Amino acid sequence: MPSLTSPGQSVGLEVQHLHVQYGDFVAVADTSFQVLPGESFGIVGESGSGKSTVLRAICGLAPKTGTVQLLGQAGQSLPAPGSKPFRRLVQMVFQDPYGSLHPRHTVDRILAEPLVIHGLDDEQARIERALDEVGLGRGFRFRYPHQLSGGQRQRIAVARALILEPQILLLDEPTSALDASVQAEVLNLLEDLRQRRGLSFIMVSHDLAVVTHLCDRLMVMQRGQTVELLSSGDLAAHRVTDPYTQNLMLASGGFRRSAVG
Ligand SMILES: Nc1ncnc2c1ncn2[C@@H]1O[C@H](COP(=O)(O)OP(=O)(O)OP(=O)(O)O)[C@@H](O)[C@H]1O
Repeated sequence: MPSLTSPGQSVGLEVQHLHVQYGDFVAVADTSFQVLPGESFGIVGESGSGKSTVLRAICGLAPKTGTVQLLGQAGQSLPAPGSKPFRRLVQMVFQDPYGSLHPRHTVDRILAEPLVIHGLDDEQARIERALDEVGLGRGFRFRYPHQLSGGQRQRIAVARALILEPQILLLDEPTSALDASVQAEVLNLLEDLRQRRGLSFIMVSHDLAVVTHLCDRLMVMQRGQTVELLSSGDLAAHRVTDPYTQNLMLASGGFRRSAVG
């Protein structure tokens, strides 16, 4: 199967003047940011601030105006947003692994489905490789979601995204439904995969410790607006200027980077 991009060629993303509106309600207002190839970018903010809507708009699941564009190396040809190759290159992992996996489908069928949609061959080898990559192994192939723990289910959700060989993962609160110890395991797996595959991440979380652990930079959102763009180093050193971000830090229990380390 041909790869969409050459190995080692990470892909980033640029969002410009993104605006999402439902009736009179503005969920995301004039939001712009760049995620460099191979970078891990976080979006934080209180509940309802528009974080998930940004991810949904990027992958075409929310009505938007503004532009979304992939960023690559000079001369690299990249698919247009909304096209089928774009939908393969940019994969989303949702918060609730139980809700996002079909309860009556085996892991094998869950992982085969995206391969069929995108017309990829070599199904068995790809499924086994994806299971190995998320640390589960082939023994999990014919199990059902209810036979898995929360952490194992989230690993299947990650495998389902990875099986299409994406370059960008959109992670919507990927560990918030998990116990603290399992949360750390899944975050470490994600970070390991990012480094090995040269992936770019956009991760939404209300947990500043989690975002700072995994992300290089982050955007703080409030009521659909961007409050500030920061590096994780700024956040860890409490170099934040906006009172809203300072309050988020307090709400995160004083914010301990070690909480997920
Ligand atoms: N399809 C929709 N129709 C109407 N309003 C919507 C729709 N989707 C989202 N919203 C509203 O947009 C706002 C932002 O929602 P969003 O899910 O992006 O917030 P969030 O920051 O991700 O919150 P949470 O952390 O609780 O998931 C919310 O007020 C939500 O009710």
